[in-house]
Formats: sequence, structure tokens, C-alpha cells
Amino acid sequence: MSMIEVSNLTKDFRKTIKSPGLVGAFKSLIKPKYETFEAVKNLSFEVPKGEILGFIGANGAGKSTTIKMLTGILTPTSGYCRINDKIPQEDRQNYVKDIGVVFGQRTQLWWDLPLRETYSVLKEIYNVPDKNFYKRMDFLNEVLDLNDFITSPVRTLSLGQRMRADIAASLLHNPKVLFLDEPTIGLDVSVKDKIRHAIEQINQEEQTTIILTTHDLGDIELLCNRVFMIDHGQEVFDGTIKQLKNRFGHIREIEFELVNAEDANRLNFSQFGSAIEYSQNEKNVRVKFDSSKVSVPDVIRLTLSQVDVQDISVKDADIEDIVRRIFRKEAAEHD
Ligand SMILES: Nc1ncnc2c1ncn2[C@@H]1O[C@H](COP(=O)(O)OP(=O)(O)OP(=O)(O)O)[C@@H](O)[C@H]1O
Repeated sequence: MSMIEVSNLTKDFRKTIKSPGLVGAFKSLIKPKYETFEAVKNLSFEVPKGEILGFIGANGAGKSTTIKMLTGILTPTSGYCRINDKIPQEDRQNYVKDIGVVFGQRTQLWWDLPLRETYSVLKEIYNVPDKNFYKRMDFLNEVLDLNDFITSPVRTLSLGQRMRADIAASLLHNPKVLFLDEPTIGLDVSVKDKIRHAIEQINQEEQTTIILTTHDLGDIELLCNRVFMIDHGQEVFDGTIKQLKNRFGHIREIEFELVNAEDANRLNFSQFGSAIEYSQNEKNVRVKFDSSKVSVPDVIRLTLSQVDVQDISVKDADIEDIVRRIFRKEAAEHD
């Protein structure tokens, strides 16, 4: 059985259309006209227990609206979601015990309270028995390294500490499903790593099912085997990162190590037009191109005919490139 089942989930927002002028304003007051905006259209997917699903899409694609329906904050216009066998909107009081929610940009912690006190309050709210609570705190302390700042008021924590504290808060009651919205936003690389590792550990040790919304494709690449991508409220991709790369990833990258750095001036790829671009860093020249338009051997051949090369390595495109291209293409199509 799936932990999360989403079926034809749809959310329309109704917006009032205002006619111009004073007469128009009166008309809209007496007989308002509405326009329907479909923020989420017919989404269907399932998430098995223990999976980390990367939920991605450009700004305004409908991610937050979907998450709000999954967490029970918004009611779908049609379709439904069922999580741990509950319909969030129907059984909210019981349902909140099953889920944890972290919004990267907002905190659910009490600003002036020492972190430890906040956790005690949450313990009462969620009715966590003493024994479970202390065991849980030990586990979260170990994974998220809270000890250094557990007695500090939340307002004094750094962003990375606050994020770790927030993740711990969302997991105190041992929820089956965790919604993480931009958990690494604004953090530096080493803190990101720490948080990603903690998420991975929690998922592995507790089989917590996780829906991860992020613009940081490093999060996706490290944590998610499966990606679900939406655009304009609709599904555009559901599959593994490998499949995403196969389907959209014609971008290839070749790195040439030149014998002499100054030789790079002789490079000229103009015969391939806009399908190719390159950058140089001392002796290393990195050539990126669309392999559906230009072949790898052609790029190598042309380069070798122009400069002396010491070493060559061919790389696949990383997911960041691919998704950026998909978004760029779609943005262009919608313009
Ligand atoms: N309460 C609302 N009333 C009307 N329109 C709304 C409402 N909430 C969201 N929308 C619209 O629905 C669309 C989807 O918004 P949503 O916030 O779900 O996108 P998102 O994918 O989460 O974007 P982001 O990555 O920027 O957070 C947007 O065009 C937004 O303007």
C-alpha cells in the first residue's frame, strides 16, 4: 500500500474580474464576475512508504498549492489525496499526528524561548509520552547535533542551526510523512551537507516518507531517487533522475586539458553555432554542447585540430543543467 495516494487532484482559485470605471465597480459589486484560475490540474501519483520524492517545478508551478492540499490546509476543488489511509481535510486532528512540516523560510519555533523549552511545549501539544520523548530527543540530537545550542533562545540561532532545530521539531512526534519545503535555502555548502545527511539518516533509520520541495538540485541529486516535476499545475515528468537525464539530457560536457593555456585563443567552434559553448580556466577548457546537434567525436576532432591536448574527459550533464533547460524551454514556449 502506498503511504501517499494522490488522485486527479485539482485546485481552482476564483478571482473577481473588475470592470473598469466607477460604473464597472458598482456592477462588480452587485453582480460580480469571476474567472477561474487552475493552479493544480489533475495530478495523480503515489508515494510508497520510505521514499523521498523530489517535488520540483519553476516558480508559480503549483508546488505550494499541492503541498497545502496534502497537508490539509487547502481543500481540493476536485480529486483527492489520501495519506496513511486518511483524507487530510476530513480528519485533520488525527491527521496532523501523522505528518511533520518544515517550511524553510518560516519557523514554527517560539522566537524567545530556549529551544529545549520549545520541544517541551511540542511534547505536550503532541502528547508524546515521557519515555518516547527522551528517546526521540536522543536520536534527533545525535542526527541533527542540537546540543551546542539547545539552551539558546531561538532568535539567537544561525539560519543553519534554526533549520536543524525546525527539522527536529517537526519530527518530535515521529510522523510517518515529512514535508520539507526548501530545507537548505540560504545555507552555505557545509551546512547544506550536514542537513542533507541528517535527512538521509532519518529516512533510512525510520523509513519516514518524505516529500521534498526544492529549487536546489543538489538536494534532489543527493536525496531523491524519484523526481516529480510539475509545470503550470500539471505533471511534466515522473521518474528517476537517470530517466530525467536520458529524456532531456542531450547536453554533454567535455573537458580538455591543453598543453599550453594560451593555445585556447586558437579555439573556434563557430561552425557549430549556438549548440556549443565553452569556458576556460587556465589550461582547462570546458566545452558544453547539445549532443543531439553536435556529435562528441566531431567536437573532439575539431578541438584536436586546433590545439595540443594533454587530457580529455567526457561528462554527463548534471541535473541542474537539464532542469534549467527544461524550464527555459517551457518559459519560452509560454511567452
Ligand atoms: N490563494 C490564491 N488565490 C489565487 N491564486 C493563487 C493563490 N495561491 C496561489 N495562487 C496562484 O497559483 C499559482 C501556483 O502557486 P504556488 O504558490 O502553488 O506555486 P509554487 O510552485 O509553489 O511557486 P514557488 O516556487 O514560487 O513557491 C500561482 O500562479 C499563484 O499566483
